[in-house]
Order: sequence, then C-alpha cells, then structure tokens
Amino acid sequence: MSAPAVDTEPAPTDGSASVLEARGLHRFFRRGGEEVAALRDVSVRLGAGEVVAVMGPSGSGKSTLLNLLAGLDDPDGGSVHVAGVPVSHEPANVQARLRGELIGVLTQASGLVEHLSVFDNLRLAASFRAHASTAPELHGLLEKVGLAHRAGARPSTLSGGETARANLAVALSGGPRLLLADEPTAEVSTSEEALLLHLIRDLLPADGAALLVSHSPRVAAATDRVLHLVDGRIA
Ligand SMILES: Nc1ncnc2c1ncn2[C@@H]1O[C@H](COP(=O)(O)OP(=O)(O)OP(=O)(O)O)[C@@H](O)[C@H]1O
Repeated sequence: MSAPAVDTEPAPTDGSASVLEARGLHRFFRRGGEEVAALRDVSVRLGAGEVVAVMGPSGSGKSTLLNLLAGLDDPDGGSVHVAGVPVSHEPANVQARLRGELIGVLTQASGLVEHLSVFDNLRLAASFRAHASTAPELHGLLEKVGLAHRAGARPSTLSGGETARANLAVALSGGPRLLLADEPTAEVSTSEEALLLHLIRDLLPADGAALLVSHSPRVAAATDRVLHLVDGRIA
C-alpha cells in the first residue's frame, strides 16, 4: 500500500475559524514484513466551544490520531492545522513550540513534575503558552479544580482524584486553544469523572475545543458528538 501525497496546503480560510482542522490523515506502520494501516483518510474538524469524544476498539487508531493531532508524529498523508497554524510536517522543535503555545496534551504519560509543587507545575506549563498567565489567574484555576489548598503540595502526596484534576489544570493552564486528552477519566470514580467532565467545559477557553479519547459511555454522553474509529477509519 502506498501513502498518498502529503497535503501541505494551508487550512481553508472560510471565516468559520476551526480550532482543529485535520484533513485526510493516513498513517502506516511496518510490523515485521507487513504494513499496518493505522489511520485511513481520517478528517476531523472542531469548532470553537466543541467537546468531542473519540471511541473505538483497541487497535482502531485512537492513539495514532492523538499523536498526529498533537504534532508528536507526522501523517504519511494529509495535514493538521490548529488555530490555522500547520502542525504536521514541521521540524520537531517547531512542533514542540506549537504544542506549548496552542495545545494542552493530557495522556497517561503526561504526569506532573515531582520536584515541583502543584502550583509550579501549572506555572511551568503556562510559561510556554502564547499568552502569559498571571499568578492570580493560575491560583484561580487551582481554585476551580478544588486544589487551592494543595497549591504547595508535591504531586506524590495527592489522591487519585486530586492527581487527575491537577493534570487537567496543567493541561489547561494558560488557556490552550485545543485540549487533546487520552482517557482523561480512566483512573477515577464515577463522581470524579462527572466533575472532570464539568471542569473540561468550564475551563476550556471560549475559542478552544477538546477531543477526548475514551471508552466511557459517560464521557461520550457528556460530549457534543462522538467520532467512532473502526480499523483506522471514521465509521
Ligand atoms: N509504532 C508502531 N509500530 C507498529 N504498529 C503500530 C505502531 N503504533 C500503532 N501501531 C498499530 O497501529 C494500529 C492502531 O494502533 P493505536 O495504538 O493507534 O490504536 P488504539 O485505538 O489507540 O488502541 P488502544 O485502545 O489499545 O490504545 C494497531 O494495529 C497498532 O498495532
């Protein structure tokens, strides 16, 4: 199977200001002598204020999609733009800067920096964003996630639910345009899950959008729409 030509055209400027515009994504991997099509012609568009879930069985391409949207991996065909800025097929240092400025990434691997307090974790993430955050803004964010009293705490002393809320606050600190979350509620109780889903909507900037990969029907029910991935395609 050969990859289609890489699409390097700018995002369409039709005035509707997509937060995320992913067009015709293809990604192939080689496993042994075999080529695996992890994503086939996947297009995703998110407008301001949208919170969308991605669901699909194991191996359907969810992590591959998130990696491409975050600029952590490049598609073999197609393109990704966030807030009109090309994220795919850019040098790794440019992708890292764009991620810092525009994208909050929340994965099981994201984790908090252990030698920093909860507040300093927020401050570090916010320091990369396109717009500077003030200390009162960051304290306000901690208050909203119910962790004001834990601002000076080391991450390892947080409970499971507190850790999930601290990770969310870090991903959303400084108001990224796009939140990409991989199973953001996998490790928490159903009441903490409901709280996290409420917080995602509450804390997302008005011009922002979120894509949540999840197996949870409660996450799907709380989103505006659900994209189903099956064998690397949107079903
Ligand atoms: N680096 C890689 N090398 C080879 N194959 C890969 C690689 N990454 C993903 N794949 C394959 O691509 C397909 C999609 O994988 P992906 O991890 O995106 O699925 P997923 O839906 O996130 O699965 P899960 O729910 O189990 O995390 C699978 O067949 C997987 O084996």
